Amino acid sequence: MNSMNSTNSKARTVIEALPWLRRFHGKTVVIKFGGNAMVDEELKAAFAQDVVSLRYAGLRPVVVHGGGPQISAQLDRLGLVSEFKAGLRVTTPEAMDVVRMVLAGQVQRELVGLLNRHGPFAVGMTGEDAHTMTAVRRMAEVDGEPVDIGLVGDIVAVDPETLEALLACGRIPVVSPVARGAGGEIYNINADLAAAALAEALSAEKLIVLTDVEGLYADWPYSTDVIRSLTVSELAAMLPGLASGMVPKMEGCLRAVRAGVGTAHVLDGRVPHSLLLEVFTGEGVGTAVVPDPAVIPDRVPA
Ligand SMILES: Nc1ncnc2c1ncn2[C@@H]1O[C@H](COP(=O)(O)OP(=O)(O)O)[C@@H](O)[C@H]1O
Ligand SMILES: CC(=O)N[C@@H](CCC(=O)OP(=O)(O)O)C(=O)O
Repeated sequence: MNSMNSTNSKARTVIEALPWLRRFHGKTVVIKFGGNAMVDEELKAAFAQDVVSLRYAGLRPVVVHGGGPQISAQLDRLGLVSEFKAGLRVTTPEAMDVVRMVLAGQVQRELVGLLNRHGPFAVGMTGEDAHTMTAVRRMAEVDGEPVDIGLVGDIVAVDPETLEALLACGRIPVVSPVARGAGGEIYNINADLAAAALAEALSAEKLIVLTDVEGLYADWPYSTDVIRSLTVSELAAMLPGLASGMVPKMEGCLRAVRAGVGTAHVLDGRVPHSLLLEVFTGEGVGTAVVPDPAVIPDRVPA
């Protein structure tokens, strides 16, 4: 490509982003960064660049991070077993100490450090802080039966005041998925569900979930045909047939869009800059969960 063509193509990239920049300016986007997508150093650095780029472009990003693989590795080092039911970790009081230590003390700190290489933006917190997330104990549903999984919580209330204050002064909140019970007890929250609850409470424009697959596969594990877009009703019908980590992820997307979040997206966190592609192009990477037809907003902004 000669240099004139290359200049034109760079200019086109910026111009194509213009309607999206206009549409999303000032809007809140909650981004869940998954444990499995965050084990590669280059991908983590690219993610931090993308989030800070969103902030500079005038959006209000909020990051909720996972850390399942990191928690499992630490439990393993301590000789404790990791067991999951319906995609949720069985959490004993002993495991809860490790969960909190790894999430708030290790994973969150690292992410805050990566983001802050680009400016004084990221502030780490957990859902416990300033009573931001309040939870009650939840059961897992296995074969239609409730199963005890220990100190795992379901978020019943979100106080968005602290997050709003951080956003208002230009910060990027980085939230660990740990919540407080009404009596002060501490719960382990699946990060997808924590992100969905925050997206709802902040009336976010988008919930974006980065993971380690291309999106929602129609017939996993038999095929890897990605569903590009589905409505909340279509998703609700699919939910009982989903397995493992996709269960809380899609439950979160469903809850968020039903509660008024514009759209929810499951993206491949292994593709560098998939976050920027989703927000600033019409390419529709990954799987989009949209409201039922009567209330679908225009895909292309005016
Ligand atoms: N229908 C499906 N489509 C895609 N992935 C699925 C599906 N059902 C189950 N999975 C599994 O869910 C995993 C993603 O969940 P999880 O491992 O919890 O991700 P994360 O660590 O990003 O939260 C995929 O790697 C895949 O193994
Ligand atoms: C209750 C529950 O399962 N909590 C999760 C919290 C971290 C998480 O969700 O991490 P990923 O997004 O990387 O899976 C756990 O203990 O692994």
